Amino acid sequence: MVSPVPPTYDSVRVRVPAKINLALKVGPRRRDGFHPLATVYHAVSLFDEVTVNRAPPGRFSITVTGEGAASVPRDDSNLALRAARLLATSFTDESVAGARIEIAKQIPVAGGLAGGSADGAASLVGCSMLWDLDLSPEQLRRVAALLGSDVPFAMLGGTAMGSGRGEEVMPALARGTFHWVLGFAHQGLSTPAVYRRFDELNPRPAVPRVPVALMEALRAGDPEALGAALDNDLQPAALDLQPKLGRTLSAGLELGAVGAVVSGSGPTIAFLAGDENAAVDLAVALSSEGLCRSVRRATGPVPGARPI
Ligand SMILES: C[C@@](CO)(OP(=O)(O)O)[C@H](O)COP(=O)(O)OP(=O)(O)OC[C@H]1O[C@@H](n2ccc(N)nc2=O)[C@H](O)[C@@H]1O
Ligand SMILES: Nc1ncnc2c1ncn2[C@@H]1O[C@H](COP(=O)(O)OP(=O)(O)O)[C@@H](O)[C@H]1O
Repeated sequence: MVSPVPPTYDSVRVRVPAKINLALKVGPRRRDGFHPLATVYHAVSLFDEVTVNRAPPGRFSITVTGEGAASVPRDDSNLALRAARLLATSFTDESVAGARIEIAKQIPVAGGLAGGSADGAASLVGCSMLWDLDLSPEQLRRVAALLGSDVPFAMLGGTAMGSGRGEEVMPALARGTFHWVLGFAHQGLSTPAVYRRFDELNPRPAVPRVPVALMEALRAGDPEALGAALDNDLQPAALDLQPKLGRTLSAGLELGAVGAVVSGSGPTIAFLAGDENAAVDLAVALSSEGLCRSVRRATGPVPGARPI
């Protein structure tokens, strides 16, 4: 029998989704500065695309186009570049690895949608194929966790529970497809600043636990029950830093959303609609209110970082 020859690629394109947090329960700040979380991640159909191309050994470069491209760093703090370098130093003879990385963004920057983490995850998937690395999912997950708390989920996708500082992920049972309307704000919010405000507002937070009602709503595929169970401990902190978000939340609920929540550290707001038609109506009505920079429909869950 002839053993299969692994394909070699000159270039790999990876599509990776944004996430929202259906629940985000936050505990007391740990000694290392992070907060213990009990979260439910949900990947939605708003995607960045990351293409990694062969480059001479030791040479790494990055270009960024699309939504918010001007505010994405091009230096070593870019998560896609950090991911490629980390993978190269961890798993290759550095004399072979190099990458020219192109990011096409649709996920708004600093929106609480984990766009940077998504690009990091996509770069890990793309570079491991480009360099023919034969890594197990667990090896990749460990590198992902080093890059950021949200990166392992961006690799996994779907709907998943997150614990630890968010880096421990486990797929959750969820039925059907949910229809979301995302309201993007005019200005971003800094994740560390929102966690700091959370600490000020909550001197003694409880041990975080995912709400049982939310897991039941997911298992039943019931949008009304899910809408009622959406729960984000960072929401008061985000609203405190951007008070206008409160008006947007109320407007979406008055316009017929079955639930609304600030996504992660914000400022994007995720509105849940009862079905696809309701999502179309809600998106149109919310746009005409003029409270958001822009409004987009998305469905979830969708898969994590995948080559296309
Ligand atoms: C809030 C969440 C919810 O999913 O997402 P975003 O809204 O940023 O997308 C995450 O916890 C963000 O995860 P991520 O953006 O990957 O954070 P990291 O790079 O690991 O950490 C950035 C900073 O956020 C704070 N941080 C992050 C995670 C955590 N469990 N506790 C924290 O206090 C720390 O100040 C840390 O220095
Ligand atoms: N590839 C990237 N795309 C977007 N932002 C990035 C990227 N790499 C690093 N960053 C940095 O991460 C910060 C947070 O961006 P992002 O991940 O989009 O938001 P959030 O943490 O709110 O989900 C940005 O302000 C930017 O400085």
